[in-house]
Formats: sequence, C-alpha cells, structure tokens
Amino acid sequence: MNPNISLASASICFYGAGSMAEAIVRGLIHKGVAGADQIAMLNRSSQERLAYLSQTYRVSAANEEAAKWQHLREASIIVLAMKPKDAGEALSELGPMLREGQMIVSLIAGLSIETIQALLGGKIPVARTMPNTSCSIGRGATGISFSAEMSEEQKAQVLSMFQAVGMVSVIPEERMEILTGVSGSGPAYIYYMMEAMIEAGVEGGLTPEQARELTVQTVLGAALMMEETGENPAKLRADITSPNGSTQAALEVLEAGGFRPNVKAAVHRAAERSLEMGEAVRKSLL
Ligand SMILES: NC(=O)C1=CN([C@@H]2O[C@H](COP(=O)(O)OP(=O)(O)OC[C@H]3O[C@@H](n4cnc5c(N)ncnc54)[C@H](O)[C@@H]3O)[C@@H](O)[C@H]2O)C=CC1
Ligand SMILES: O=C(O)[C@@H]1CCC=N1
Repeated sequence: MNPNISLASASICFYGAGSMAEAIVRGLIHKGVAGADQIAMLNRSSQERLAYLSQTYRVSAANEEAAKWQHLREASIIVLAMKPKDAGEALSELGPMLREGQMIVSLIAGLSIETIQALLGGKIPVARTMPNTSCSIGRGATGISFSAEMSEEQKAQVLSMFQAVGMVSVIPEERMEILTGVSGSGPAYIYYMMEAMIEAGVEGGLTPEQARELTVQTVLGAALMMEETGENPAKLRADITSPNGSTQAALEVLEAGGFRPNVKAAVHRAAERSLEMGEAVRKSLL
C-alpha cells in the first residue's frame, strides 16, 4: 500500500459540515493535499454556516436537495460527518443512490462498519475513522479501520487524507472505542486541565494573558518532551519532582483527589459511551 498516493483524482463530499468536517477540510486545504475544487460540504443547518464555509475555504457548500444529491453522486469519497443520531436516516437515504467505485469514510463515533453497511443496504467499501479536532492544524491523531471491501488504492487514499492532517494509527475495529476515549475525546480532557491551570494562575495574581501563555507553553513543552526524548512520562514527571518539593506537594493533592483513576475512568466511559451511541443507531435498524 502506498500512503503517498495523492488525492488529486478524488472528489470528496463531506456529508455533515460541523466542527470535525471543518477541521479536516481546513487541514487538507492548508496542506495542499486536496484543492477546494475537489471538496463539497453538505449541511442542513443555516445558510450562514454554508456561506462561511464557501467563503473561508472556497469549497462548494450546499443544503438544497438537488445540489446535495448531485454532490453525493459525483463524489468518489463520501465522508459521513453528522452526529450518530442523524446517521440512520441519512444512510438509509444514501444507500440506493450509491454507484460503483464510491467509498464511505465515517467519522461517526461508535457506528460500526457492519451497521453502516446494513444501513446503506450493501457491502460498500467503508473506512471507519476516529480523528480529533487537532486535524485542523495538521496535528490530529486518527484511528482507522478498513472494511474487507476496500481496495488497496482506496486504503491509500484514506491514509493520504488523514496523514495530511496528522498521525494515523490503523487498528482492528474492536479497538476503535478505546481509541475514541484516548485520542478522539482526549483533547477535551487536556483543555479541561488547562482551563483549571489558567483559573488557578489568575487566582494567584497572574494576568489572564500570562496564565494562558504559560499554560499553553507548559502543555506544548511537555508533549514535545515526550515526543523528542521518547521517554516514559513517569520518568519525565520524576525529573520535575524534587523530594518534598512543590511538585510533590501538588501531585499529592491530585492523588488524594483520585486523579489517575478518574482520568482512566473517563477514558473508559468515553469508550463505553461510543458503544452506546453506535448501539442506539443499530437498534433503529431492527
Ligand atoms: N468533534 C470532535 O472532536 C469529533 C467528532 N467526531 C464525530 O464527527 C461527527 C460530527 O461531529 P461534530 O462535527 O462535532 O458535530 P457537529 O454537530 O458540529 O456537526 C454535524 C453537522 O452535521 C449536520 N447534519 C446532520 N445531519 C445531516 C444531514 N442529513 N444532511 C446534512 N447535514 C447534516 C448538522 O447540521 C451539523 O451541522 C460525529 O459523528 C462525531 O462522533 C469524531 C471525532 C472527533
Ligand atoms: O464527543 C463525541 O461524541 C465526539 C467523538 C469524539 C469526540 N467527539
């Protein structure tokens, strides 16, 4: 499989144009991996959102029925980017309209390849993915599982698409939920921690700007330290923690509050919630 196969010949239609679709489109366009003329975005929400997308990224953005079906028929790659609750109806409508050679790339949390194919009414090639919003700056982390029907060329196109916007991990589908808990939802946990650090800094007298800048650089520096040194995070943490010093005192507070088990429980709960969301869509089939 050649991950460098370009998307030059692809036409990509984002079915649902919310924050995740926009993050990927922004990344694809900024990296020059796909041109605006290759991308269509469909959204059933306001004209304002469509106008914003077409003005900002120069892509085709539509919500009228005729334009929608034209874009969906013409696309070689259809990216499912609606919420799980909206997927059942959209996929049941889409199935009969699909033609030979098209593939589905799903971003939808929890929705299995089997359920997607059952809703579409056929063994269509499907790549189930779980990206995160950092794709918008080319720093995403995306998990991908392929259905048996995907050709090597189609797999390479999907890899190109997501490698253009960050790192990619190809995983067995049964690991997709836990990956969602780690990296799909993960940025939100880090932002939550950053919010708390900034608040504490301001409470202690830093200006909001200083607290923000120091927190951002701290998180960035810590992530890059792990990446560049290849060290275990426990070792890097130990390097900061002087015996009986301020870091040890802080970590004791986190430990007393159940920080580690809480973070682990949060990751597992996100995974479980993904399964629940997928199951709710699957049940709507019965
Ligand atoms: N936001 C995130 O960090 C991530 C989201 N995802 C997945 O991506 C999907 C989208 O999430 P967001 O972008 O956050 O949601 P969002 O709510 O921002 O966007 C979804 C958009 O789809 C539109 N939509 C729904 N049904 C439609 C239809 N039939 N036709 C046209 N447009 C339709 C809605 O109007 C909405 O604007 C979800 O399934 C989620 O599980 C995956 C990874 C990360
Ligand atoms: O919260 C959600 O359901 C989606 C999936 C991962 C990130 N956002």
